[in-house]
Amino acid sequence: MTAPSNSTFILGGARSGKSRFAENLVIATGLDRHYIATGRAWDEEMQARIAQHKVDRGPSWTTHEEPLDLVGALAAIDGERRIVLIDCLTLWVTNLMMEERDMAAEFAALADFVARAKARLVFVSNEVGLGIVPENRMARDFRDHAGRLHQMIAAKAAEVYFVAAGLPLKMKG
Ligand SMILES: Nc1nc2c(ncn2[C@@H]2O[C@H](COP(=O)(O)OP(=O)(O)OP(=O)(O)O)[C@@H](O)[C@H]2O)c(=O)[nH]1
Repeated sequence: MTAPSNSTFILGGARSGKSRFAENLVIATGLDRHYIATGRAWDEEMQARIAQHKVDRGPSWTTHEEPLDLVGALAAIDGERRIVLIDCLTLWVTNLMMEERDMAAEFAALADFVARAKARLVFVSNEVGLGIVPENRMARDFRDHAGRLHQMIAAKAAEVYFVAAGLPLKMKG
């Protein structure tokens, strides 16, 4: 296993409070803050939700929207005194699957970037592996991809948290 980078990984369920926890952690560092959103607004409710997220974050954040080329987006803003919140990995996995990308190659490129990033990175993701085995093949593949990526990012991270019911549990670091 490679040495931990200066990245943080925050995992949790839907509406667990993981994004708020991640944002507060970023703000507390006092570093120049960037937000990479991997989510796409696929309906009006999601558009309104995203607009509200932007208002809640406020003007002190620089927002980047990148559903596929996460490593490219990270490389474009990498630098000392910066912190980047990536929200979230499972949406990135979904987008890659929809485009039939080579998942192993995409994950390896991200792991490679994490190991050499100058900026501090804070990854947020949904833990989707705690339920029963899904009946459909695509959902099973999604669960497997997400689980593999999570293990990879957790192995590289200096700190890992699991958030449930608004409460963070530190698992590493
Ligand atoms: N495109 C885009 N998406 C955003 C932006 N801000 C937030 N999002 C997306 O909104 C998602 C989080 O929204 P929610 O569904 O409200 O939160 P949640 O992750 O279920 O809930 P928590 O666990 O409480 O954080 C993130 O995964 C982002 O991808 C933005 O500025 N642009």
